[in-house]
Amino acid sequence: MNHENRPVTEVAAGILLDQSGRYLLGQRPEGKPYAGYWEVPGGKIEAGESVFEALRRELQEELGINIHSSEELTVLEHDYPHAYVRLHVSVIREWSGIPKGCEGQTLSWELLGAEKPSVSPLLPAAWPMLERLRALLA
Ligand SMILES: Nc1nc2c([nH]c(=O)n2[C@H]2C[C@H](O)[C@@H](COP(=O)(O)OP(=O)(O)OP(=O)(O)O)O2)c(=O)[nH]1
Repeated sequence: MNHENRPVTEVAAGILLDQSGRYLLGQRPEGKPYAGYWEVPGGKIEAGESVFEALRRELQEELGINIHSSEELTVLEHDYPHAYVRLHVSVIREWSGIPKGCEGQTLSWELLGAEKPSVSPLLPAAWPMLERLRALLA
């Protein structure tokens, strides 16, 4: 994958994992690239922010929750037509509040043990994240 001369968009994605082995997906709202696709919550890291700070801000804005900690899972790169994206993926097990679609997005709790999510389509880069998560918890 060659991204020479293309700016890299740094993104923080947070997999919320609950105590019954479910994780959260959200559907991208209208007006964004890939509207209607399902993704792990998160967004672009702003200048000067750490991955955790970006996650804390994005999950507050998108889901109305306050995350307490996160564990780094993996870093993935994906070359989309609209952007070359580097995704810093974390697992979050501790938060306060109940996730809601604060930006009008639909949410779905998915069973990690299921063969595939009950919703589709997923953003292409979401698949390898879920594989890494299954490997971590296997
Ligand atoms: N949040 C998230 N983004 C993903 C995933 N997979 C994936 O390729 N991406 C890409 C899509 C976008 O190009 C980028 C995230 O940007 P975004 O548009 O959601 O970020 P944002 O909320 O900060 O956007 P905005 O303020 O510019 O509207 O990362 C994923 O699972 N979750």
